[in-house]
Amino acid sequence: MTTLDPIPLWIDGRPVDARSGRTFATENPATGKPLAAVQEAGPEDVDAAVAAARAAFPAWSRMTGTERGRILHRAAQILRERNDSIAHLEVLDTGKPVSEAMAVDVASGADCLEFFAGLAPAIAGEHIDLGGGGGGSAGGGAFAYTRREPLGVCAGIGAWNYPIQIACWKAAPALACGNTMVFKPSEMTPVTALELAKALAEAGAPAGVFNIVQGAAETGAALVGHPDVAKVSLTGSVPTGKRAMAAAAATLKHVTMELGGKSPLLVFEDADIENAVSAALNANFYTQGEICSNGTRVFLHRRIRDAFVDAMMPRIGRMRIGDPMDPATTIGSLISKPHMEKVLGYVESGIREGATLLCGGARVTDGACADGWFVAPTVFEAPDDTLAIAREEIFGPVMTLMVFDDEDEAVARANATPFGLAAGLFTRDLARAHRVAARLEAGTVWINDYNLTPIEMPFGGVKHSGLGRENGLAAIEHYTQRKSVFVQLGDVATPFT
Ligand SMILES: NC(=O)C1=CN([C@@H]2O[C@H](COP(=O)(O)OP(=O)(O)OC[C@H]3O[C@@H](n4cnc5c(N)ncnc54)[C@H](O)[C@@H]3O)[C@@H](O)[C@H]2O)C=CC1
Repeated sequence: MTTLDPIPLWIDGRPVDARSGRTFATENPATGKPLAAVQEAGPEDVDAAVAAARAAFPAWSRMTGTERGRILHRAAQILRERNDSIAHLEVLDTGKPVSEAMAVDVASGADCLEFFAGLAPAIAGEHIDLGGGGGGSAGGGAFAYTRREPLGVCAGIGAWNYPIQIACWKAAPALACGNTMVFKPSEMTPVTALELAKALAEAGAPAGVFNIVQGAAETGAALVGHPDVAKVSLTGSVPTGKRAMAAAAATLKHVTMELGGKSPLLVFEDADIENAVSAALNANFYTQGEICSNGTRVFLHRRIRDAFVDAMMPRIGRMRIGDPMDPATTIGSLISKPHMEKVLGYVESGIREGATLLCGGARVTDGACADGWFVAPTVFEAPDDTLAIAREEIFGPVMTLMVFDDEDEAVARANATPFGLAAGLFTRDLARAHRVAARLEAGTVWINDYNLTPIEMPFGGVKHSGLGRENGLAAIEHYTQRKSVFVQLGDVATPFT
């Protein structure tokens, strides 16, 4: 049994114990055993972290973008050098397969730091000519310019599925823009944010620029309600996002909300079936289905339904569910027992409401899975879109197939949801691909692929899946505010002679 050293808070450039005197335990979901004791931040700890971030803000925000970028770049390098050890910690904390964590989680975080490190020196305002001038010294004229200024202390609040990636996706743009941050990881996965804090400190980030408080909803709420926090960026479920946004309104904070989804994947009759199957598998079983943008509603054109299912089932049969630390494992453990029970509850409801179970549908307890929260990759075929498994976010390895007959019907059914995080479509018809992409109500649409989130591309939801965007140039909009400076070169015009 692996246990880790106690997890401290990180405030003002160093690890500290919580003033609250409280700790909580985090578990290794693959074994059901305790992994580490974690210091739990109370209101006084949140105050201390926000105060440290506030004290660090003036000097950090006055640095040039080039100077800030250099530090972020070094932090990215440090994360890459420690890829394997951080990936192992991530596997212990999340239960995801080590092959994924080694290839994606840390690298995506480092990519993000590099992207915003490069962008930092280019964050600039604009010059606006307001005419006039040219008439000698009395002719005057005016112009304006805008300054892109940081917001101040930003709060980052993370979900448990991609802990280090989420920490980086929030810290990198915030810090590049000259803000400072207090980050709260999910209470389910408190381990790896500390690795980002250490990397930033070693890279030269001054004390207080990036701080970590640990804890659950209460700690998150203390951050969201804090009068000295200017912005909240939260990744989590829709109900939590709504609560946090309502609380942030009391002090009129900026918000970015990256919330849940029930995204559609449309496979048209002219699709490349093998690639469509690959995408559907990625869109439902990567990270054992615990991905916000997953394409869990797979709409198949009636003519290719059989070919799709025939191509997919053997590939599901070859998936390896087991010890997440085994490089051959492709399906790891769900995050917790209650979450596994929730996923299995949806499986029961699917059967009860009349869906056909094509595979999976049960907990796995063989061999290395005995003490963890493993669920077999599950595929349902649903007779219509009214079933709970076709409407609600399950956040586990459960795919629901549905059949459609024409494009208008497919688009209407795809859009018939309060969520709008993502969507995908497979077709060889170029005109249809772009027509349908334009009609889908989603923050991201993948054509002939699924779930790729390169840092260069803005990511975020529409409708109840959130607001604001992470990544890409778009993120700069959400971590800066414009100041307009008007400059008069001539006399002041006034009726008050
Ligand atoms: N759109 C996106 O980018 C992503 C969205 N998600 C969504 O996250 C959810 C799964 O993650 P969970 O950690 O279970 O979500 P959650 O909503 O339970 O918690 C998210 C975070 O918010 C904190 N929190 C809870 N109540 C709070 C409050 N009142 N004020 C402030 N903070 C509070 C939690 O401690 C946690 O750190 C899914 O719905 C998933 O779709 C997950 C990953 C990416």
